[in-house]
Formats: sequence, structure tokens, C-alpha cells
Amino acid sequence: MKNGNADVGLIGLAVMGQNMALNIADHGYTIAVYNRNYERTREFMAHCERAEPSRGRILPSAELAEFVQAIARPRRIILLVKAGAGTDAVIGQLLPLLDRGDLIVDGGNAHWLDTIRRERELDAAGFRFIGSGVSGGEIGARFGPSLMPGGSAESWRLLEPVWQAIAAKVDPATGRPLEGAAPGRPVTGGEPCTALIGPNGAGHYVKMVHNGIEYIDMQLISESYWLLKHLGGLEAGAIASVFRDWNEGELSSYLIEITSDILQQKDPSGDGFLVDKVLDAAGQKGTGQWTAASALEQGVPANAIAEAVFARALSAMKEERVAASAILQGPEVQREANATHLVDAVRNALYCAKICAYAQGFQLMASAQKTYGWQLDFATIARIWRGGCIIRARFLQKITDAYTRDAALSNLMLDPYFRDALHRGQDHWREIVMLAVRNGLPVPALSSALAYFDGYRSARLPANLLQAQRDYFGAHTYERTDRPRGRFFHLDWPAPDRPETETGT
Ligand SMILES: NC(=O)C1=CN([C@@H]2O[C@H](COP(=O)(O)OP(=O)(O)OC[C@H]3O[C@@H](n4cnc5c(N)ncnc54)[C@H](OP(=O)(O)O)[C@@H]3O)[C@@H](O)[C@H]2O)C=CC1
Ligand SMILES: O=C(CO)[C@H](O)[C@H](O)COP(=O)(O)O
Repeated sequence: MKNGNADVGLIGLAVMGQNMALNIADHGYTIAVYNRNYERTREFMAHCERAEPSRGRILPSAELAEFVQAIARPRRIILLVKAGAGTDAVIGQLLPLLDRGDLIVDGGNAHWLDTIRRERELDAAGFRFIGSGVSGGEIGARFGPSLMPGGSAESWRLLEPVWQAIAAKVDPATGRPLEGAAPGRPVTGGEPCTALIGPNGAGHYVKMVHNGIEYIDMQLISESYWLLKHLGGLEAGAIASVFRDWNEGELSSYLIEITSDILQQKDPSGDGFLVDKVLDAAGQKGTGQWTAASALEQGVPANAIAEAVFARALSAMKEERVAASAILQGPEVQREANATHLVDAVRNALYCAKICAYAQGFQLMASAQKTYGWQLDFATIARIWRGGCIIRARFLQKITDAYTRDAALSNLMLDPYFRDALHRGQDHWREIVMLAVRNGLPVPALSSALAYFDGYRSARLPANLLQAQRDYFGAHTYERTDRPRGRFFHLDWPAPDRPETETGT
């Protein structure tokens, strides 16, 4: 195949692809672009002509073969197309046009098992493949996303300069994102929010867990808003101010910041605040569900993350809930007299639950790495989440510090900083969950995170009875507290004298 001059190629010019192409061009690379539907390419180029200083470095093609020919070898081709069948279709069309050694980078939200399969198949056919998580939405793709690549070290060497250039940048000491990028003027300096996560599907797995954490973070914030609204009697504009204050402290994060902005938005087509008119039915595209399913498969108690997925599912049953609300009764909501205290207590509850949510996400990755033969560096993962991605937060610096102190930390909650924060905040957290329960306000994320905290810190749980029940009806055996672990016993429950036998190890 002919060899062109473009440094990089990109396929898929929907919101993510357009913005990443511009980001790459702003960093001085010449980039060939292609989209299945050429009309989208035409509209994109028209926009570039109007408004983009780097337009001269963007080379559109109407035909896939022409696009491939425009790229210098070994080619680096980024896919930002609909995950799943769309990605396989594009790879299938590309392969006959490529040369051995060319690199395909899938930046979509792919399922990690698909990425493992694609990497194996492409490697066997002599091509290179990287599955890279991309986070930050439209603005991140444009001015600096967090990038989580998975693939071989050899493939990474080809991609690394581009990924390091376009990734979000943070101040290495404080972890604060470097702001101020504009079209044609990317930020300079700072530490890039990207690193090779591991081989094959590791990058996409970590991106999936990022999204699982995103789900629970958003659900916790939404529950906090709901409590301030119903128990505190605060209107959206007042809650926006509360979140603005919180964004100055330990809760400071992109999601808190956008929440404040959303809450202060007036309805553009009516009276009052927009948030009060947005239908309470949340969508989802699958990454949260994959995270919860993976946690179940791995046997990792990521109950709060799963609750966040279920909470979206329950919200989507809007008509059924409306019908049920006329039949099923709960308590009358009693307003809290001391709004200042309520705000403080909710802030502490949110922070404590957030610690648990991240602890669950990191425990899940720690388990998955054993299953898939990866060696994940959790300090690095936290480091590259400090900027660019949806869950970026001041908090991520604390997680980086925790895993830097102890790379083998078994649970984030055990790190001294987070342990002390949980100890400080738990009284308020319990108070808030009790208040919510007493008033019939659903707080699945705040309460399941608390159950996780209490379960994890319990030396003994009622599973003694549960295991005895299993032995009773299914001869599933039990271990004894007065014998070493790994020795199993069975009681002959139906026998009149109920003898106990040791069944082996
Ligand atoms: N939106 C977001 O905030 C984020 C998205 N992502 C991921 O990035 C990827 C791109 O996302 P987004 O920009 O939102 O776009 P979409 O996920 O909506 O995908 C649309 C793009 O995929 C192309 N496409 C779909 N099916 C095919 C096919 N069979 N063959 C060729 N092209 C196809 C479309 O081409 P056409 O115009 O011809 O239909 C279009 O360019 C997705 O995998 C998404 O999961 C990752 C992080 C954030
Ligand atoms: O990856 C993303 C952000 O990190 C995408 O915005 C994704 O679509 C979010 O998931 P969902 O649509 O299920 O809310």
C-alpha cells in the first residue's frame, strides 16, 4: 500500500473523534481522518475551515483506501467508533488495506474481552493493536483526556508520543489539572495523564472500572442533592451554592463542579430551575453494568457500584414507579430544623461513601489482574485519573499517595489518610443514612457503601449461621473457629445423635 505523509489516522468523526482529531492536530501532528458517512466528514471540515487554527494539518478522505494511503508507515490508526460490532466492522474493512506492523488503536468503550480477542487475532496476523480507554467526554477529547492504553510495549512505543502529547496535563506535585487550553493553543508542561496500563485488555478494563466508579460517584452526588432538597427544603439554586462550597474542599472534583453548574441553571423554556424539569429516568450504555457483572464474577464485594447501576435501572421504570406511588405508602418527610448541620453531615456522608466506592473499584482491579495475568500499578492508575477524566478530583492525589506509600495496599480504607477520614466522618454518615431511612428517602449508594464499610471492618459476620444452613440442607460443610482454616466438617443433621465428621481439606 502507498505511503503518505500523515503522522496519524483517525476513523470515526462523531463527538469524540472530531475532538480528538483536533487535539492531535493542535499538537503539531498531521492527521488523516475518515468517517463511514462522508457527510459528517464534510461538516467537520467546514467547521475546521471556519474556526480551527490547526485545519491545515487535517486531511479528510472520502474513501477508506485513500485514507490508509495518506498515512506514513508504520501506520497509527485510531478508531473512535461505536463500540462492539462497529469496531469489528471497521477493523475487518481496514485489514486488507494495511501493511504488517501497522498499529490500530481502539479508543472506544470496548469490552475488555473483545480487546483481548482483537489483540490476539491482529497479533497473529502480523498487525499491532492497542485497546485504549479514553475518558473526558467531548471537552476532554478536545483539550486533554485521560488515556488508559493496553497492549504490548512495542506497540506502546509507536503510540506513546502522540498519547503523551494529547493527554491532559497535571501539576506533578499537587495533581491539579493544568487549565487554559484553547483551539490551536494546547497547554504545555505538566505530567501527562497516560501510561501503559498493561497488556491486551488491561487498559479497557481499567477504563471500565473508571466508568463504574463514575456511576457510583454520580449516584452519591444525586442522593446528596435529594437529601438537601427534601430534608433541608433547599431549592436547586441554594444547593448549587452548597456544591460550589464543597468544590473548594476535599470533595473538589469535576463531577461536583458540573453539579453546581447544572443546579444553578434556570429553565430556558419556563420558570424555575432546569433540573426540576429534567425527567428522572437515567440512561446507561453498558460500562457500569459490565463493572458490576465483573465484580460478581470475581467475587469482589463492589456492592455500591452495583447499586448505582440498579439505581439507574429503577429510575428508568418511570411509569411503573408513578403507578406504584399511588399504591405503596411510606412515612411523611420531616424537614430538618438545622440546615447548616444537615449540609455538613451530608458532606461527610458523601465523602465517606466516596472513599468506599473507590476502595471497591481498586479491589476489583486488584482481583481482575490475577485472573487476566496483568500487573497493574495502582499509583499510576490514580495518577493518570487526576486530570482529563470524568472522575478527576483532588481526592485522586490522596489515592496516588496511598498506593505510593504501599503498592500492595489491600484496601484503600486501610490507608491512614482514608482510615482517619472514615473515622472522622462516620457519625454524620450514619446519621444521614438513618434520617433517609426514617423519612423513606431512597439512598441505595450511601447506605450500601456504609454496609460495605461495616462489613469489611467486622471480624465476625452472621455467615456462621448461613454456612451452617448450607451444611444443613446441602451437606456443604463448614470450617470451625476453633480449628485451623482449611479443615472442613459436616454434621449429620437428619441423624438423631447428629455426629460431626471431618470431611477433609
Ligand atoms: N461520548 C463520550 O462521552 C465518550 C465516548 N467514548 C467512546 O468513544 C467511541 C465514540 O463515541 P462517540 O463519539 O460518542 O460516538 P458513537 O459511540 O455515537 O459512535 C458514532 C461513530 O461510530 C461510527 N460507526 C458506528 N458504526 C459503524 C460501523 N459499523 N462502521 C463504521 N463506522 C461506524 C459512526 O459513523 P457514521 O457517522 O457513519 O454513523 C460515528 O462516527 C465510542 O466507542 C464510545 O463508547 C469514550 C469516552 C467518552
Ligand atoms: O465513557 C464515558 C465517560 O467516561 C461515556 O460518556 C459513557 O457514555 C458514560 O457511560 P453511560 O453512557 O453509561 O452513562
